[in-house]
Amino acid sequence: MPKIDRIETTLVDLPTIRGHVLSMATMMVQSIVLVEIRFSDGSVGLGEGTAIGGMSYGAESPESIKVAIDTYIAPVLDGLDGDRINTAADIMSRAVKGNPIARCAVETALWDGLARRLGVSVAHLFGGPVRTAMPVAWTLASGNSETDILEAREMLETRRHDIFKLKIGKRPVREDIAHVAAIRDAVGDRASIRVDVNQAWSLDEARWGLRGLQEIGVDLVEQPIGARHMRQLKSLTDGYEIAVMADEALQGPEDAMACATDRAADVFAVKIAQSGGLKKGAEVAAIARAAGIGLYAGTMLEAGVGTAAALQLFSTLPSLAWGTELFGPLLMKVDLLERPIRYADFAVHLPDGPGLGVTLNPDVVAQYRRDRQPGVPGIALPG
Ligand SMILES: O=C(O)C[C@H]1C=CC(=O)O1
Ligand SMILES: [Mn+2]
Repeated sequence: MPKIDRIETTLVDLPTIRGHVLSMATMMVQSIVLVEIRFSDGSVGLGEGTAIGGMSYGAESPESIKVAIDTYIAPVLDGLDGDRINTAADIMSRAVKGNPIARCAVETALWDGLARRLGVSVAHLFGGPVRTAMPVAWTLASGNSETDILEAREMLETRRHDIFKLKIGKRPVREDIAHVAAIRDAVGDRASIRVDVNQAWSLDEARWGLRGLQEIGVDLVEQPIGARHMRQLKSLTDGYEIAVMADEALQGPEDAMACATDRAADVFAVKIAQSGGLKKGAEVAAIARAAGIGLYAGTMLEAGVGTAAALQLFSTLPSLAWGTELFGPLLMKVDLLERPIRYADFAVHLPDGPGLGVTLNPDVVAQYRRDRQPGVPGIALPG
C-alpha cells in the first residue's frame, strides 16, 4: 500500500511570449504551482495549480494555492493510501472549502501517481481515450487589432489554430465590436471567431454586445456578464442566436446543475481546476451532456502539467463539440516539460506514456522557480 509520504509545492514564474491583455489584467508572466507527491514505494505524482492574473480572475492566486496545499491539505493527507483518490478528494473538500485549483493540483498528482504505478495513462483510468487529437483555439489578446490580425494569419498559415478566441470587455462595447469585426473580416471564413468578456459587461451592455457580435458573424460569446447572474445569463441565451458559454459561473457540479436546470447557457467551458479536480470536471461534463449542453475544454492557462491533465480527461469524453483551448504552454516563452506537448494540424495531441504522459525539465524549473528569481509576478491591473 503506497502511502503519501510528502507533498511538495514549488512556485514557478514563466514569462509570456507577449503581454496577454484580458478585461481584468495584463499578464507578462504566468505563475504556476507545481505539486510533487512522493509515495512510500518511491513513486512520484505530478500536479499543477494555476490561476490567471494574480487574484483578478478569481479568488485563488498562485500564492494562496501554495498556502492552501502546504498548510491545510498536505497535513490531512499525510500517510493516506495513495491509491485512494476518492477518499483523498473527500478529505480535501471537507478540510478546505472553496480553493478548487489547489484541490485539483493535488488530485492531479494523485492520478498521475496511481496511473504510473499501474503503468497506464490517466485517460485509461477514466475509461480510455476516444480521441488523441483535439481542435485547439488560440487566444488573440495582444491588445492591438493589427497585431492580432498578423498573429491570426500566422496561426492559419502554419496550421496551428483555426479557432480564435478574442479577449474583450476592457474597452467600450462599440470599440470592442469594431475590433472583433476587423479580425473577422481579415480571416474571413477560414476560422471560427469567438469572444470572452470575462464578466466585464453589465446586462444592458451585453444586450448591445451580443446583437453586434451576432451581426458580424461571431460564433460564441463566453461569460459576458457576472458569474453570479445566472438568470440574466439565461435571458441572453434565450434572446440571441449566438451561442452563450458559461465559464466563471461554473465552479463545480453544483453550479453546473443549476445552470443546466435553467438552461442558462448553450455551452459549458469545463475547466478541471475550476471544477475542483478531474473527477469533478468529469461530473460537470456529464451534467452538460445529460442536459444537451455543448462542451468545450477550458484552460486556466496552465503550463504543460496542468494542460496534460486536462488532455487526459477530455480525450475520454464522447463529445467535445466546441473543441478545446488547451494552448497554455504556447503562451509561455519556455516549456516546463522534457518533451513539449505537440500542437499540429489545428489540434493538440494527447501525450502518451504512463500517468499524465509528461515529465518536468529540471533545468527550467531550477531557473524559473520563484525562490531563485525575486521580483515577479508581472501583472498589470487596468486603470
Ligand atoms: O477562459 C478564460 O477566461 C481564461 C483563459 C482562457 C484562454 C485565455 O486566454 O484565458
Ligand atoms: Mn473564460
